[in-house]
Amino acid sequence: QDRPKIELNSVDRKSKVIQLVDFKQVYDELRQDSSYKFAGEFFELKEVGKDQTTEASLLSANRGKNRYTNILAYDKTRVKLGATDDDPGSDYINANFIAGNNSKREFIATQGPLPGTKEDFWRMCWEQNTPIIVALCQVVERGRIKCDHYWPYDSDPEWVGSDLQLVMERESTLPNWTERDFILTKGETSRRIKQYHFTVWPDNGVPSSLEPLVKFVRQVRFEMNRFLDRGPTIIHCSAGVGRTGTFVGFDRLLQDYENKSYVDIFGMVYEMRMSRCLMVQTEAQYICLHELVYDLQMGKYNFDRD
Ligand SMILES: CCc1ccc(NS(=O)(=O)O)cc1
Repeated sequence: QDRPKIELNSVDRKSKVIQLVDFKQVYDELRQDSSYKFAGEFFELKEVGKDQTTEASLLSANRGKNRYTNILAYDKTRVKLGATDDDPGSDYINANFIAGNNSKREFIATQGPLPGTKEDFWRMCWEQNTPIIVALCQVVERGRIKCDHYWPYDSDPEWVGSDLQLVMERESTLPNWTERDFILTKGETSRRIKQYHFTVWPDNGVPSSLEPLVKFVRQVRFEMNRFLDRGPTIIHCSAGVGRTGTFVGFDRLLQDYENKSYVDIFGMVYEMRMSRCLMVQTEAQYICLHELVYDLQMGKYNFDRD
């Protein structure tokens, strides 16, 4: 009688495992009646993580460092910059560590840098030994500035802080994304950083076709797997939650599809939202994660062609 009583009928509120053999049926059920069940499931995620503190984000010294007043960084998972003694809030950047399939800090999700946080962004790149930056928004979208142009326009070296020099060595524009190679130098040490900039993803939405995004995510994963000895991959969009969370979801699901017999999309988004607010911001993005697995099940993508 002293053993813990197992709640046989307890419902695990944090996951909804779907066996891949059942996925088409489950997906069709969720989509019925104008995706009524998708809406209900997405609503269950609404408050997840929101009881956590964001005190650093709210410090008066840091308020100007947040692009959006309602997108703040949870204290528990925030990335801390090396503080400078005399500046309160000098360790702050609106960025959180996000788990991937391979480590608890595989990614850093952050907002699109502001003019006033561009140097903090590159300091974070250096301090975290980041090899890859994934940019998922354009500098201007529908006439609104969504992200600072935080990288050089040409190959002239730029100072991005008192002791960091940045050079763009290469820029290659493809139909759906641009690749840029940077060299970031501090003193006598230089590091290569590659930026993958996806340029066809509308804010608050999903790309018109998933195939370019699938190819993009696979290309980034291929490159990430070359730098397992380096630090987290930095991902940003404008707020660093909607498109950024969906990208992480794509990366994890493409691996899960190859390595597991099930997926747990609800549980994956739940876990992300415990680390950063609003990760996978819209219902359309949540449905898009399911559409990816459905398309994979239906054999829509022939990766051998890549
Ligand atoms: C209102 C704050 C906000 C702005 C933009 C986004 N979309 S994004 O996270 O995909 O950039 C999400 C939230």
